[in-house]
Amino acid sequence: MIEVRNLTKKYGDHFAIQDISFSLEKGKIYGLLGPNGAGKSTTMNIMTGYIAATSGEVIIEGHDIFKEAEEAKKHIGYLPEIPPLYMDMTVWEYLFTVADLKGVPKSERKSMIGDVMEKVMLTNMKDRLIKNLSKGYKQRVGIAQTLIGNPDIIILDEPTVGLDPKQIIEIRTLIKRLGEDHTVLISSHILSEIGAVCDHVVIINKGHLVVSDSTENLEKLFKGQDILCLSAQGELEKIQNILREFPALSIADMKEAEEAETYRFQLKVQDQADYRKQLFFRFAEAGIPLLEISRAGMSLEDIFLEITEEGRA
Ligand SMILES: Nc1ncnc2c1ncn2[C@@H]1O[C@H](COP(=O)(O)OP(=O)(O)OP(=O)(O)O)[C@@H](O)[C@H]1O
Repeated sequence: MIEVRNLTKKYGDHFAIQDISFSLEKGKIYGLLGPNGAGKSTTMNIMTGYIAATSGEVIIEGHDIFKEAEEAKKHIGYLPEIPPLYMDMTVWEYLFTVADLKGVPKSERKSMIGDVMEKVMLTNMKDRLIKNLSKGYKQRVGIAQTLIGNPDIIILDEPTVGLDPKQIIEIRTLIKRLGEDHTVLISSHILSEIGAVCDHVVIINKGHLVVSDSTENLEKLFKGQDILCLSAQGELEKIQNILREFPALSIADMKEAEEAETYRFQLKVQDQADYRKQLFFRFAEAGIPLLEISRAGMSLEDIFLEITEEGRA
């Protein structure tokens, strides 16, 4: 349905994105995830024909977004990072203008706008000036304009940014509902957002694609990687030597605690075994008190940090 092939965008000598490929299938909700500056907006702006790529292709329902822009654009509704709203219009006037610009036949405009407002729960705001709406409602108007013309694919760039927690939940619920009738692509730099809403995650970092997989697979893939938190009081070298005796444990992080000679470790457990007892007895034998030892599974948040910080998949 949408194929992104070897997309590259260069600004001067700087690659905003490099050789990105992924595809979107019908009827799923996709999350484009990456830290600030990763290249999410650039990717979306190219996919929707707002800016040209340096090289690569975007094929939407068989149409190249650059070579057959008009045909390709009919299939997509796009909400850029900064919503293109006319603040001095009412909700109704604005959606009417969008319908006009998108070439919706006059006879269909009224009912289409009515349906869209119903879908995003804006009907009771229809005569309100956009500038007088709350941020959450403004965002709904932004989403409403993507739905005019009933495109198959809805692309939303950071749709919950700047909203309060209640508005975030409302917009997420709305996105889920849109996923029933449309293929949806949303971008975010917050993993929990994507985990809560999306079936599939595409992660980019520093302009490169790192992972494209189902949310479920990603969780499974990293499930084996348990984390063990351990605080020990003693000589650092001795503590590290003991930890080295356990080949399945690797040190992911180490911090010196405020208390003298106390070190807090985060250990990655490679084989899913529970090493707490063995560690307890081994440290006791060495006369090094353990002040804390606990297990924690890897959350999607940890996976994201690991992938984006270390560039590993
Ligand atoms: N018009 C431009 N001119 C020069 N560099 C640009 C331009 N637009 C984007 N970039 C650079 O390209 C890279 C990717 O930017 P992009 O806005 O796509 O990232 P992003 O993942 O959307 O980040 P954010 O969440 O902060 O919007 C960044 O290094 C950015 O500075």
